[in-house]
Amino acid sequence: MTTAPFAIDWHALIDPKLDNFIATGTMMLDDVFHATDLTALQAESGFIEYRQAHLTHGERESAIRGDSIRWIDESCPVGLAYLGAIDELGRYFNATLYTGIRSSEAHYARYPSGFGYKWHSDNPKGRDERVISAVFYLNDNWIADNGGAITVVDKTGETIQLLPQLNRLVVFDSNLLHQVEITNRTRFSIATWLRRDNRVL
Ligand SMILES: O=C(O)CCC(=O)C(=O)O
Ligand SMILES: [Fe+2]
Repeated sequence: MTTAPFAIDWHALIDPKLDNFIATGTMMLDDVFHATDLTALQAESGFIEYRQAHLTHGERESAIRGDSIRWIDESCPVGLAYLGAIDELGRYFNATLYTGIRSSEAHYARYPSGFGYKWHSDNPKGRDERVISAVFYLNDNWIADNGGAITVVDKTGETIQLLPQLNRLVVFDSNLLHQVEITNRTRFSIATWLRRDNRVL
């Protein structure tokens, strides 16, 4: 039997974790996509051209943010298929939590060794269009010594730290503070947002 690319049963994956997500604002999902989809995402993430990411005020400050990014658009067909699954995730949240999500956006990110992304929330001051952040990781065999964990302060004030392991989706309320610890190895991910507005990329 073959499965359609990026077909996900979000109910099966998330229903058991939903109460905890409501309480903490964070959730870790492992083994999300099939191996063929992962290989395709890894290939695309290694092939595309990246540009240095900037902070919201437009300046590059590598002491705060060291990643290079590539927004997913028509030139990234695998990324678009991934975004199709993310739109399904938005529908899931709308049906279960009345989140009012209307659009999604995502970029590939590559952090060189020696860089991270210091404490921030994904909604710049005074903005609230991003409802849920989700970061998907593309790195085989990541170990703690490689650094590069994501650290999130959850709604209860607890700090959680998760490694950027292949096929892991870390989901959190976009208003929560988080950072990427300095990585000791090139680190690939897809930063993803579910939004309440109809942003056109
Ligand atoms: O890559 C991660 O773990 C998080 C990235 C992030 O916080 C962002 O791009 O806003
Ligand atoms: Fe972030």
